[in-house]
Amino acid sequence: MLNCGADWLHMDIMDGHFVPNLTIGAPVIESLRKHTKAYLDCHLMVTNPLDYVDPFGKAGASGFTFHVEVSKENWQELVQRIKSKGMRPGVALKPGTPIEEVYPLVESENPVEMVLVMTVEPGFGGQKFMPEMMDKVRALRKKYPSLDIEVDGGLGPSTIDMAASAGANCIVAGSSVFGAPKPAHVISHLRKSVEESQQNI
Ligand SMILES: O=C(CO)[C@H](O)[C@H](O)COP(=O)(O)O
Repeated sequence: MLNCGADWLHMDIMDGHFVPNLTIGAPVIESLRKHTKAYLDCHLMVTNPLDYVDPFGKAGASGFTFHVEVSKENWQELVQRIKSKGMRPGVALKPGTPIEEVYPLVESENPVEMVLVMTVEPGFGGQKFMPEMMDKVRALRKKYPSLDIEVDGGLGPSTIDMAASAGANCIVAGSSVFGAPKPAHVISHLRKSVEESQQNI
């Protein structure tokens, strides 16, 4: 996908507990890192993200995004540990979680550097985009003009304009890209929509 124009590789880490699905862990990141210098954007859909910080740092992850729902007690320690391992901290929230829950993490003296707004229930690819999540993106963009705002779930040519015009600037796309006969065309469409919207915001 990097050859098709993608900027990052998004890695979905699922523990079979926080979400009802199990995917990859640090060993896969470590193997991948041997073959690429690409930004590995790791989304930790796990119940105990703190346990994963050291292994992911050692494996060569670039970004480490944890879920706010499981980090209410220890997000400050998490952010500090993620940064100390040379990774970029992000926070994600599920569709049912109010956007206000991430504000303290963005406004902290030691802040997260990206907010990932889930636009499907985490756990599986190929689900339908939830347009009602765009209120969260709009609220974030209004409050934090230069924050990286990522959206994940059901993004593709038919939904990108909603996300881009709301203010999302990091787009995760699975099915729409991997299932396309010409992935490069889809990536270019997504990028163009974000770039055009940024000029209008
Ligand atoms: O995190 C995810 C699910 O938890 C996936 O990254 C996301 O759903 C992207 O897949 P698709 O573009 O097919 O919706």
